[in-house]
Amino acid sequence: MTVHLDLAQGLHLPLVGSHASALYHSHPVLALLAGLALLPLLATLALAAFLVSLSIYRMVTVNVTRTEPYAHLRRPKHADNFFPWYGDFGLIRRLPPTEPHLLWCRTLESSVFVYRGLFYSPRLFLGDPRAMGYILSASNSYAYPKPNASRLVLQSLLGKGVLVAEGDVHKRQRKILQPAFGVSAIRDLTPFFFKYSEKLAAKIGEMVDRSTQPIDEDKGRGANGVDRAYLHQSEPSRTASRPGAPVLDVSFWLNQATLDVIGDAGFGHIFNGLDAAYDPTAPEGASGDVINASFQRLMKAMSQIGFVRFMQLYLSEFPGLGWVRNLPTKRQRAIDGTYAALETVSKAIVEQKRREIQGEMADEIRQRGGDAASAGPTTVTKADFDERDEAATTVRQDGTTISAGKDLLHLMMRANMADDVSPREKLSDGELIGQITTLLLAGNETTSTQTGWALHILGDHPEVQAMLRAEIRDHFGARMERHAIGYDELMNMPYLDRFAKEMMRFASPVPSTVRTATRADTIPLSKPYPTRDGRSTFTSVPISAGQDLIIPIQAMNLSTEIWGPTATQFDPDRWLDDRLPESAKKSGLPMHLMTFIAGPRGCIGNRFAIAEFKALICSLIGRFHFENVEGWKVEKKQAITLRSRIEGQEDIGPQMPLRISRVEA
Ligand code: HEM
Repeated sequence: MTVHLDLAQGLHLPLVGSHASALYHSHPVLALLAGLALLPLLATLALAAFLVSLSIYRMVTVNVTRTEPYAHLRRPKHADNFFPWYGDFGLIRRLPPTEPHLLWCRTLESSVFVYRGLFYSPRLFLGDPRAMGYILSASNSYAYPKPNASRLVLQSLLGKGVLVAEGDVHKRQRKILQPAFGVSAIRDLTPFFFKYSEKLAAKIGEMVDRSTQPIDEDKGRGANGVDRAYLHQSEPSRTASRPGAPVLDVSFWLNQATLDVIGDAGFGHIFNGLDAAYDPTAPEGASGDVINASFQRLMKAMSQIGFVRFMQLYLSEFPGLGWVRNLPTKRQRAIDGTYAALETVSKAIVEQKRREIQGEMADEIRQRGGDAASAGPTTVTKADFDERDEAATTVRQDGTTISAGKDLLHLMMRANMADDVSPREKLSDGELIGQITTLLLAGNETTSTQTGWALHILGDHPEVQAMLRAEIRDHFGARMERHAIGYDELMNMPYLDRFAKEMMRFASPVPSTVRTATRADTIPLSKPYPTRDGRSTFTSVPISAGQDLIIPIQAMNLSTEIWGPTATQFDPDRWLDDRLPESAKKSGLPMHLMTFIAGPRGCIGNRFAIAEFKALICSLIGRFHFENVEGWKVEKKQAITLRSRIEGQEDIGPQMPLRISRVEA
């Protein structure tokens, strides 16, 4: 071995050197090209050396000199067992999302600590309500934006919508969007939620019934009594199915339903996702819409962050390396092409809405006897639009009658086009298109994932399912004769409300998010936390500009400090007034939860999400029993949201297969 090394050092290098010099003298151009070809290799080696040195430097400042600003914070023991450049990612990758943080909270006996990210970078965990209230508050949230890299990646996929805007641009966009998400707008949207939750129930009902029907003799009945698979039903699910109780991937069907809702209620676009034929051998249904197909491709690209992409994102965070993020890789070219297709259709939707609203404005002016030639009023203000809504109703393309122009985009564009909005406040077409793609992402995957987890939890808790069903049937009729109820009634079903809140607490579809400090600051804490050596405590945490912070949504929702010793158990009755812990009441968080975070960057669609979730639960639980398949373990898997998969069926990918049967009338 030594000889080999000596050879390498003593012989090979000089040899290479002498060859190189000979090459330079005889063929200078060739030598230059060879040098250029070596550049990427040298650059990679230099970068690797830099990152390893950085990790070692960080290790020394935490453990030896203790000069790192977080050296006094508690930190998990595991950190030292991993290579410094891998930080605590080993445990984070092995355990389900949020589990490592909860484990560290328990073992460190503190909700404020620091663990290690890639290349030993400090990852601050502040599971403290006051710290979160401070960072997310109206006065501070713009000083703690999303990290640049994640913002720019989201922007390349979703355009310039409110989710990626920051500072004044965000304030301006949010102001235009806000009225579309107010209580009265969501009240008007409730019929849309029921339209699709009922359509979903009808679809599931057809599949359940078909599994009991006499089968096609030519095809023969399978051993389990079910002849053919359903769309998106895996082979293990088909095998586990029984007549009258098929095992169906509810996540697929819920996704179709929430996509239909956001298309229709969001921007008046009919996706027909639920019209997909459930028979996989049938010709493709109407769901192959351009927006839908492009959006699904973007989703896939977003959830597939491989090593190369990960390194691209990581490196692009360093000063001067932002361009690395946009290298024209095959993946990036595919994303750009898909986004362009989505943009073209979205542009057409915006144009169509603009014409509709211009028509409304011209109508309004005519009705008031004003036009360019007369001296009457020629402007339409936001208040004029509101007045028009009081009376007007519209019959839509699909036959439903609703208040005029109530989809979210219509409301946003009215707020944007009203004559009393200053041109500086208005959204550009690019920004309006960005809202369409943003709503598609934020309004679809989140609620469908939340509902999928809810049905799974109900499978584990048949007693909760029975109580919920009793309350639902009380409101919808013993045989579910009513197909919809109004917003106020939906919001005033006490057990459904407790169940919804407990679900949002217990399994949030967005388990965490990240912010970056843009200035040096001191973050206050609600109580003293123990230092690393246990000899003293601290009541605030210093932060330097550029430092990333985890917003630990799920970990705080399950914190024993806030929710007491039963925090990690599912119990809707914890929301009964006399049982709600004081620590939760005092947290100052909206609904006492982190689920939608808080402040100016909190989820704008929270009312929409809750009403849609409740409508889905009513239509489904009112009619069907949901059970988990015996022996199958559902695992949490972090994708864009917290998805599920079955242990041992990883190759099938994300799914939530549940056994579904009709409730006896
Ligand atoms: C259970 C369902 C939902 C959950 C748990 C949820 C959660 C969240 C969270 C945690 C954020 C903040 C993300 C961050 O800043 O890092 C957010 C932002 C947002 N959500 Fe939701 N969301 C849900 C449903 C919806 C729905 C149905 C819509 C629209 C119809 C929506 C629209 C938005 C938008 C536009 C933002 C960006 C707000 C801004 O930055 O100003 N969300 N959501």
